[in-house]
Amino acid sequence: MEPLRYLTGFDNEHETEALPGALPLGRFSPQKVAYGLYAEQFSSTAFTAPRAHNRRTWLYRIRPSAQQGDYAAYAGATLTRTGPITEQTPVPNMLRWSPLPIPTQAQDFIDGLVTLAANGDAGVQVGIGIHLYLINQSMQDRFFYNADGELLFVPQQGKLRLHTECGLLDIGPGDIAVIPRGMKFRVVLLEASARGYVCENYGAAFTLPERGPVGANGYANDRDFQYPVAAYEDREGEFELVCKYGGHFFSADIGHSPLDVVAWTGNSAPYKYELARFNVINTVSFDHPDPSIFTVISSPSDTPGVANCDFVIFPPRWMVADNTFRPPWYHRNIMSEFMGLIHGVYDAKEKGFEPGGASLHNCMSPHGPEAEVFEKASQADLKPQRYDNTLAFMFESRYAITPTRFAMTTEARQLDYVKCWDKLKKNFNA
Ligand SMILES: O=C(O)Cc1cc(O)ccc1O
Ligand SMILES: [Fe+2]
Repeated sequence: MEPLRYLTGFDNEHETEALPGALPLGRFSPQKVAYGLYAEQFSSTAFTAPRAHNRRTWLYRIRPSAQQGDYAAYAGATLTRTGPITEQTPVPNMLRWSPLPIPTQAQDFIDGLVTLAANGDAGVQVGIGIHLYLINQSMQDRFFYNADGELLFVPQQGKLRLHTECGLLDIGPGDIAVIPRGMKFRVVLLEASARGYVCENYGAAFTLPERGPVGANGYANDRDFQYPVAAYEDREGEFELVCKYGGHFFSADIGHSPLDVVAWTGNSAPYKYELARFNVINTVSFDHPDPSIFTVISSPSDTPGVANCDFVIFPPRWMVADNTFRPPWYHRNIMSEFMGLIHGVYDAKEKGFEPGGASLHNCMSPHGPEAEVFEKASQADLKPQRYDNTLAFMFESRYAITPTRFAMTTEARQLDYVKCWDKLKKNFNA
């Protein structure tokens, strides 16, 4: 399969047309659009949001989005939840889950989204939902959009093609992709099945964090974010459009593919990023810096420096710190930390935290390396060491994260997780 072509540059004012001359020049809404297309503005921020934060895209499409049936309640997606989670009390316990298997019963992305936790309230555009997708079917004649937030995909197993209104993105383990709130898409499997994590961001759209004194380069570089070129479907039939709105799923009949955008211009569009391109910056002297140095993208809250959600990775890197306990320190954090593992082994947990698994350390819940890792790291010869075969990530949020009832009751939950710290010895020798 030919690799797809992409436009590059985070948050750029991109423009792309699948037919020559489809994109109006010099204005957005001419009296007649080329090829008999309809112009439609897709606004991802308030009209009056400051220029630096404003996101919108003009779509030139075969039919306007308004041409669809009425919504009725949708009966699938039985394990998807939306913040606030009320079916379960908040849980201060340290929690961990083994990987969930991909079921044998047929399920596509809409029905295969299992919510592990959420915080905030989608209705007031605060917080996140944390899901796993476990899928073995492509979406062919049905389409989805999420009015409750943008969707950050973190694939763990299996390649996917995201066919969106703006075009195609191919992603697999080691990549991430973000689809804006409200954008219609279908998820096509490029392998028999796929599993991954999704962070549903109810808050301000993910953006690149500041670099501060690091300067003009480093971390996630703007140029490495890839956007689709326009690619439209001109298909008619008895199709279904499903949406999640206010935490509920709805379905509407639609007589054509809504992925019928022939040209678009703007800065609100889906994008992908290869995590291997992250320029890792870390200490070359001593001590273990805060993991904020590994932030790829961040959804800010109204308080500067305090994120609605940071997406942080723990990628392959050199470790050179002198006279330092190199793994993460023991800590308690006002921010709540959900972690997943894409592949390999995470330095703080060599056992029990598996690819496809997850952990949750909520606001002020203590955690850190398991006993064996502490022993080893306290004795290690501190020569430069390459951390290979590792790719963990964290969704870190200022709001405490409530697990779903499913997350608390699934067999995949490791009820003995806290025992990983039992064998820490009393070494006090005053
Ligand atoms: O808890 C974790 O494993 C994530 C984490 C990693 C790190 O290097 C420092 C702090 C932190 O919360
Ligand atoms: Fe932590």
